[in-house]
Amino acid sequence: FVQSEERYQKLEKIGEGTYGLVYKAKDNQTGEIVALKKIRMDHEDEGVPSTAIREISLLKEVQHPNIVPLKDVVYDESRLYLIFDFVDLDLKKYMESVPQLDRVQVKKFIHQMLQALNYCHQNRVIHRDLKPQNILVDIKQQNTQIADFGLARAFGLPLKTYTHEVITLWYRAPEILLGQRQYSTPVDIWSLGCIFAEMAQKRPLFCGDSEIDQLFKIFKIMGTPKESTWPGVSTLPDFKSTFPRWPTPTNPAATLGRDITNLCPLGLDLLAKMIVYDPYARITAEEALKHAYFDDLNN
Ligand SMILES: NS(=O)(=O)c1cc(-c2nc3ccccc3s2)cs1
Repeated sequence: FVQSEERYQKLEKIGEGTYGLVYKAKDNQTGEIVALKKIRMDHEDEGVPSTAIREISLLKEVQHPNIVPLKDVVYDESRLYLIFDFVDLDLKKYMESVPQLDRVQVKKFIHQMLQALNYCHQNRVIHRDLKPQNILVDIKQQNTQIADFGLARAFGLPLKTYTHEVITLWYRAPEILLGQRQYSTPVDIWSLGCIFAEMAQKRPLFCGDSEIDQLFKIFKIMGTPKESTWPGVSTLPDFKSTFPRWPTPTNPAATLGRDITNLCPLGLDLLAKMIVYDPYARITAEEALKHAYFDDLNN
């Protein structure tokens, strides 16, 4: 294949992703505009592990209208480049650019993202680091697409980006924060629940600035988890019996509703089923798509 340097002409830097810089680039072979993600491997000299290459190559098969197509994986001079379709902006910037997302838009976007999650989870692909920065918005089509599915499994989840930028913990599921290593698809539902609340309210649901602060921000609203609300929680590696004991809300939907006034009762009911401690009790993408909240979606 043509060397990545000649084939893709960088136009501008569009972001600093978890694994490396993201550029807007032009594919000199097709003339298309793409997003070029440079993946920095911590041991540059050792090259990219073949497991990562295989994992990533599998992701080229993942095709769904609400997932950013991975067009190409280019590996040269021990540098890995992921080439995606270009989409005009990410959800973080979109939310910053509008005074308020209207209720129909929030419903459409969440429905689209649940379809993407359902598709990936059925193919046993977990995102692990869902956040507004890796959800892209095509404004004209009013369509969202999730980027970076599966990268966390291939490259791991660092604490800092390669430029030592702090990785946001606001969307991280409690089982990951409590050190569970075999976490699974429910982690993405928790993240999407946090994004759902943020789209409705224009304010992050749990905005911690460290792992313990993130945990305690969740505990203050959802109560400190205990065996009766989350069987097995007390055996998780980072669970401490010395955690302060905040009370468990009797009606989580009402508790969440106190902060999220721009979500209808059905929306709050769905949100409360996504923000559930026990991963086994948390609603799945498949179940969420059947929730009455989506009944009046005309599509
Ligand atoms: N940060 S931003 O200005 O909203 C912006 C982000 C992007 C894109 N980021 C990604 C990430 C991954 C795949 C495609 C794109 S397209 C284009 S503009």
